[in-house]
Amino acid sequence: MLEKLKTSLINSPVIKRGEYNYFIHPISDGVPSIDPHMVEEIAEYILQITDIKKVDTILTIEAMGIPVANALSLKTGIPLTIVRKRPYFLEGEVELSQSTGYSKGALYINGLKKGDRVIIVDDVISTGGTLIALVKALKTMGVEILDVISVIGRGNGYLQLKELGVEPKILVTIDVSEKGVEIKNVFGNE
Ligand SMILES: O=P(O)(O)OC[C@H]1O[C@H](OP(=O)(O)OP(=O)(O)O)[C@H](O)[C@@H]1O
Ligand code: HPA
Repeated sequence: MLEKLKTSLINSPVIKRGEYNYFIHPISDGVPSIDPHMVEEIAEYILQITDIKKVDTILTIEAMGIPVANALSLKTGIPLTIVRKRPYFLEGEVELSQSTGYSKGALYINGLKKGDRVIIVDDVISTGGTLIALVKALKTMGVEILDVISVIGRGNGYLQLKELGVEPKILVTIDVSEKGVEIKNVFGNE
């Protein structure tokens, strides 16, 4: 189960971004190159754990949610909506603030309206800053969130999402230290 993802995670280098131990992996960074078979493995797994038929659009966040979310879109024919890091000044655009363990910035939602049913797919949840801000904005917009899926999880950020009534599905949970990456859990194996 998710063998390519697990093996590559264990072999990920870790660097410092300020105080933050940052792992580098194809799915979360596009570095080194992304193995399409690994993306396929992840997309297949996600399709087993979510009810995709009810979804109007697959929602992801620039940049590194895109490879997996796009694979799901291609497999299902369901449109892809990308939350961008730059504004387009279109009517209905919603701005939110993103904060991660190593960066702060703005995100912009376009193309969604009240009543739309989405699943959110992202590459990593860590502090939860990104997904919490996104979930709050979508709730204010009246967008229905059917599932939140993160390929990789680290830290406790997901607990704050739970407080918002959202139970994220985290495919592989890891610990990251200066020594490297350790696998803690695989979704479905709890
Ligand atoms: O739980 P958090 O602490 O918020 O971290 C998770 C976020 O960090 C990364 O995004 P980043 O802004 O680095 O962008 P990228 O996808 O362009 O690399 C990742 O893609 C998540 O969106
Ligand atoms: O350590 C990380 N590596 C890659 N992407 C990330 N997004 C949040 N934390 C990380």
